[in-house]
Amino acid sequence: MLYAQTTPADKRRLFRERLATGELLRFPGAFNPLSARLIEQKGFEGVYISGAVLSADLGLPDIGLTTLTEVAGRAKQIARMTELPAIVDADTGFGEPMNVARTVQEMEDAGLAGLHIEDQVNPKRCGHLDGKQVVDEQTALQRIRAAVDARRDANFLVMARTDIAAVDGLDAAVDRAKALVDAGADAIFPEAMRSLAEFEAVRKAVDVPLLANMTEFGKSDLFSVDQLRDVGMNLVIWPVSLLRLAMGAAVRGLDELEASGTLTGKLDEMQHRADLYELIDYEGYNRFDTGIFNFTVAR
Ligand SMILES: C[C@](O)(C(=O)O)[C@H](CC(=O)O)C(=O)O
Ligand SMILES: [Mg+2]
Repeated sequence: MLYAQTTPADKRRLFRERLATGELLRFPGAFNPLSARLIEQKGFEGVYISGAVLSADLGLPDIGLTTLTEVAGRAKQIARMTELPAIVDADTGFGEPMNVARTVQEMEDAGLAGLHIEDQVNPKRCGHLDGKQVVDEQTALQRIRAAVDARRDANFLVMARTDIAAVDGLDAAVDRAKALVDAGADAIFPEAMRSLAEFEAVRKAVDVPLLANMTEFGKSDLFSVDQLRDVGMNLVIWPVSLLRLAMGAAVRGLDELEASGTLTGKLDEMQHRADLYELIDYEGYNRFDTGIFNFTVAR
């Protein structure tokens, strides 16, 4: 009933313990609090909260228009619905290093297990689009130092994302990854890697956990969990995939409704009312008040 039983501090501790094993942890992106529950129910290890999804959800492009308050608020709503650790995309940190520091504390308070801060120039853009710009190394490191110094829970994961590969090449990405680790980053997100060999090159350069971004229609081929495990990745995200799947289904459903005037033919593709109620633990509320779940749902 209501929110997760695991406290944010415990989620962070358990997440750190799991990461320390070196295994590959799978974090599909939740597009709302309910889908975070689904990710947990299906047996994944964590939940990713995507900036691209949060902005798209508001009907906005992913160019740094969302505010810290909006992102932290939505991330909190998502994180509290699952026992799993949730990592949030904090874009460029919402400002200067002092703002990055505040972002970290807000995300801790919102119950997140960690965040990533990227080295793009603001206004940022999707890491898989052309025309990105990155900040100089000094600025990138300042952001990470500010983030690390600001956290109050040592288990809160500060991940540094670097977008430099698409701008200055793989060697620059390897150099920057090393510098970001020296500045205190707990993990590295090398963005827009084009091949497994590129992931491997970053793997050889640093010892901290590495994240692979399997976003569709981008610059990376869509590698499988097994392939990413083989090259030593520790986290994998499918940041926008559930939103893309849901929106794809919505498009097809609306087309059918518009054409035929009924959705009878789409019932098999819908989440059944009974499954929805199970996911939100409708019955659990009955333990509080026996009048709440006193009906049956026909399958
Ligand atoms: C991971 C990412 O930062 C996100 O916001 O989810 C995006 C995903 C996308 O736009 O496909 C990214 O920049 O890769
Ligand atoms: Mg993003």
